[in-house]
Order: sequence, then structure tokens, then C-alpha cells
Amino acid sequence: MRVLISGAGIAGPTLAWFLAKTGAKVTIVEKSPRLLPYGQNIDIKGSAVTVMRKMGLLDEVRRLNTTEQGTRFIDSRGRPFAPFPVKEGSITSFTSEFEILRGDLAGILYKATKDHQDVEYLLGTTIKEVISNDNDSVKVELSNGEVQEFDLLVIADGQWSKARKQCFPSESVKLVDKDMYVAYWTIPRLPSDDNWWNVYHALGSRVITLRPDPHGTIRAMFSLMPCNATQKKAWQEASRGDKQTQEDLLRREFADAGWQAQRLLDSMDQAPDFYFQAIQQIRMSKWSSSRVVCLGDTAYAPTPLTGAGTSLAIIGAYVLAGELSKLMPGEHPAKALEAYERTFRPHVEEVQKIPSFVPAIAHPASAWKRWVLQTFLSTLSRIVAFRWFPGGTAEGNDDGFKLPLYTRLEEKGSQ
Ligand SMILES: Cc1cc2nc3c(=O)[nH]c(=O)nc-3n(C[C@H](O)[C@H](O)[C@H](O)COP(=O)(O)OP(=O)(O)OC[C@H]3O[C@@H](n4cnc5c(N)ncnc54)[C@H](O)[C@@H]3O)c2cc1C
Repeated sequence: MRVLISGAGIAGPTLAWFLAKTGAKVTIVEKSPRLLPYGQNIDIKGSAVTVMRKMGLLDEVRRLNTTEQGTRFIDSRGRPFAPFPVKEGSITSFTSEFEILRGDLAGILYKATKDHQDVEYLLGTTIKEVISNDNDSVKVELSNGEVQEFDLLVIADGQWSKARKQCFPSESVKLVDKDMYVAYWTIPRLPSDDNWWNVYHALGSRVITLRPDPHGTIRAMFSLMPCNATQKKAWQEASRGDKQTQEDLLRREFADAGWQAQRLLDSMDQAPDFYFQAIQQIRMSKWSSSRVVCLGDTAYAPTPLTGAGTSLAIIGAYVLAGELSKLMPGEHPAKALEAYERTFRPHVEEVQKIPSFVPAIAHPASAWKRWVLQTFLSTLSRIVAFRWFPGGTAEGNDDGFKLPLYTRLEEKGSQ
């Protein structure tokens, strides 16, 4: 089977790894001329840990652990309280056992696939046009001018996919706005920085966080929920605007936020990786059309609020590869694409259900709401500090999805 994958983020290379195991010939086009080392902390949990274990990559994931010792909160005077330290073999913290930066995970997956004889990466290349998608093949024109035919096209180029737009009608793709905005970037580490994920709730529905990374720098994040229609309009426009517009808005909105806001604002224009995002989910009425299928954020971005985008991308890639591995040689992939969706969609829909009050609770607007949240966190941190508190491991953590077993993906020796 000849497969074209668009996007070398998390989902694309994971799928390539499993497809190569079954003897498929894989080409991956990636817009960026080099693998994007960017992105902040992502969680690998539940069945996704099992998939990474099957790939033999868990030791690499552990080696690039961000070194975060736990999560704690910062009060209005800048003093830490309510610590949730990571405990080995137990989930009692917002910091996960497999804490890794998105860019580092993308690098691990790229390294694990780039030298495979059946996997070809075309960096700095995109799909210019999907010329046809019919019973016999899917034909595409690439940005390098080549026209090629494949048995299957997998679109895994993220939430704002252009290829998805070409292959699926706009009414089949729903964008669900969560009314929340984030900006993050990397800043130099100071001697006073520590290895905690420090979370500060400013008033006015603003949050600032600082986290360590394994590269000697600090990852900064601002997040905000607009309090009124005027503010919402400004943030919506900035999310579609250029970097200067976004930085100007952050300077205006976070100048009086307190704690380390000024340090972060001063470092913003020097950052190599400034990233501003409106928090939105993607929901598609159907993930495939004949020989084209969507995977990962392209099909079902759940938002960082769920902490599950990367795990869904990894598990989705495994299920898609597994269903494709059951086809007879030369068989049309439609049956496998439907089985992938039937198997995985119920879990995706469950994960995408975010109670509407969650973002608002995490972004207290007034002093009394912040007091309620801080009192709750303080109490919770004391409860989980007890030895008897049931934790569970990241892998043992029941994500509600029973990972299917695919015989051909279990075979040894082809990687
Ligand atoms: C730069 C970046 C930073 C991120 N930071 C975070 C973060 O801090 N926290 C978090 O929870 N999630 C972050 N994410 C999202 C997170 O990676 C995904 O939610 C999740 O891992 C699912 O992965 P994915 O492979 O489906 O999509 P992605 O990881 O988004 O990968 C998509 C890939 O497709 C490439 N691409 C885009 N357009 C095209 C095109 N036209 N043709 C070919 N390739 C294309 C992109 O460069 C990227 O490599 C980030 C994504 C990116 C791209």
C-alpha cells in the first residue's frame, strides 16, 4: 500500500512507524523545512503510554522528561502554596509521570522513522492540490510540482488543515470555540527559577504559568477568558492578526496582572517560538471520504483543556494502522477507514466533552472566586499528601478506551 501522510507532527510519524511495520510504503510531506522543535508540555497517558511502549520509545520519552517536580500555585503576594508533587508510580499531581515538550516528542518520533527504508520525508513540501480521489487511487500535486498517485491519503497536518478543506465540505467540519485564548513562549532561566509548574491566578480571568524544561530555559504561558463582548472581539481579532497585534494586546491586558507578568512581557519579542492560539475544538461529521482520511488534531482536536490531544493523536494513529493492516493486498481502504472511526469515535467524543464551567473555574474573574478556588486547591493538596490517597500510574490510568490488539502490528523484526 502506498500512503501519503500530510504533517510530521505527532500523529503523522506515529502512523508511519506502524504502517512501515506492515510493509506499506509511506511518504510524509511537512510544511516546515525542518522539524518544528516548538510547543510546550503535553501529556501522554492511558492507552497512549501502551502504544509508546509497543514502539519501544518510552525510555526516550523518560530521558527527555521536563524535570518538573510537580505543580503548585502562587498567591496574590507571589508566595507558593498548595503543592502537588509528582510521586513515582502514582498520579497525584497535575504534572504527569510522562511530562515532555511537544517538540521533543515530535523529534523522538521523527528519529524513530526517518531512516526506515519504506518511509520518505519531504520537508518544506505541502499538498498543492488533491486532483482526484476515486475508486482506484488518490492523485495529488505537491508544492514541488510533482504529481503522484497513492492508495491512501492521511491528513494529519493539524487543526487548521488546508488539505482537509479541499477534501471535505465545510459543513462537515465544526469548529467549537471555547472562549479562551493562550499565548506561550520560551524565556531565559534565572537563578531564582525553580523546577515547579508555578500557576498564578491574576484577577480578571487571567492566568500566568511558568514551567521548567530539560533545555535550561523556562516555558511561559498567559491564558485569558474574555469578560465582556468588547474584550472578546479584541482577542478574536488578535488570534487572526499578526505577531505585533498579539503582543500589543498582551501588553495592554497583562500589564497590571502582577507576579512575574512584567518579566514575561519584556521577554516576548525576543522569543523564538511565540505562539498565540484561540482554544477551539474540531468536530467532523465523518473522518474519511473514499481514499482520504483525517487523523489527530485535523479530525478531532480536543483543546489543551483536556490534556488529551497528543494521546488521541497517538492512539488514533495506532488504531488506523491496525485496521489498515487487516486489509487484503489491493483491497480498497474504505472498510478499514470506517472501522477506525467506529472503533475510536466514541472515545474521542467522550474526551471532547468539556463541562462548560471548567474554563471559567480555572480563570477566576473576581477576588472572591479566586479565594474559593485557592481554598479548594489548598484543601485538595493536603488530602492528596496522605499516603493512602489512591493514585494510579499514567499507563494504568483508565482512559476508558480498550486498545485493540492487531496481530500484524505485534510482529517483531520489521522495525
Ligand atoms: C508548533 C506547535 C506547537 C504546539 N504546542 C502545543 C502545546 O504547547 N501544548 C499542546 O497541548 N499542544 C500543542 N500543539 C498541538 C499538539 O501538538 C497537538 O494537539 C497534538 O499533539 C496532535 O498532534 P497532530 O500530529 O495531530 O498535530 P500537530 O502536532 O499540530 O502537527 C501537525 C503538523 O503538520 C504540519 N503542517 C501544517 N500545515 C501543513 C501543510 N499544509 N502541509 C504539510 N504539513 C503541514 C505542522 O507543521 C505540524 O508539524 C502544538 C502544535 C504545533 C504544530
